[in-house]
Amino acid sequence: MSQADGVRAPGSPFPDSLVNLVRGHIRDIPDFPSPGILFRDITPLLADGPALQALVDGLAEVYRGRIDAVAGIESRGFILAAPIAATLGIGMITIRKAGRLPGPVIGVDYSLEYGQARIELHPETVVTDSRVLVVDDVLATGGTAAAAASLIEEAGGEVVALGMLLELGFLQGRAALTGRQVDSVLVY
Ligand SMILES: O=P(O)(O)OC[C@H]1O[C@H](OP(=O)(O)OP(=O)(O)O)[C@H](O)[C@@H]1O
Ligand SMILES: Nc1ncnc2[nH]cnc12
Repeated sequence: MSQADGVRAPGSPFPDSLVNLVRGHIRDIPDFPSPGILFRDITPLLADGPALQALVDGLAEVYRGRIDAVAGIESRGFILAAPIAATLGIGMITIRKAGRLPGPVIGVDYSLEYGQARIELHPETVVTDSRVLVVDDVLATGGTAAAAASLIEEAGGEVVALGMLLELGFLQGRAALTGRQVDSVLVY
């Protein structure tokens, strides 16, 4: 195994079985969505039913009893956040890209590995002082996760951890998340 395959993230709370499961189902796509980007594709993991079930169950168990809600970031974060929340019998907070949520929202602008973005949420979906896990598929520069965490806090929630499937360590996303609990399954 090499770093190119992804390695267990230091301090990861996830079992080896989950680390190996994820590692075995990621597809690397060079030059997507633009030249020079090595895209880590999670669709093979999602398309494998037993793997998907083990993934959702494994992620949920790590946080059982420690969180009151799961926040998912559009769009790949939704794929994980909703089933984790449902498995734990708690709610999912929907964090969407700009202009997609109706009615009053709070939002924040940030930078991506390959562009600019803005995310928004309905502040009333965050219960005051509730313990929230923010979930996404990839931690790259950390801009998205930092923006999501700040939105949850602005709405009155407490961010317990940021749960990430993959971390692109060379982009140093953790630097944007200093002082926060970052749990990644695999780091590249
Ligand atoms: O750490 P960062 O540099 O902020 O990048 C990570 C974000 O980039 C990807 O989302 P993307 O905006 O590509 O949207 P998608 O989920 O709709 O594909 C990924 O799903 C994360 O949300
Ligand atoms: N290199 C990458 N692969 C997959 N998703 C990403 N999101 C941001 N950078 C990414």
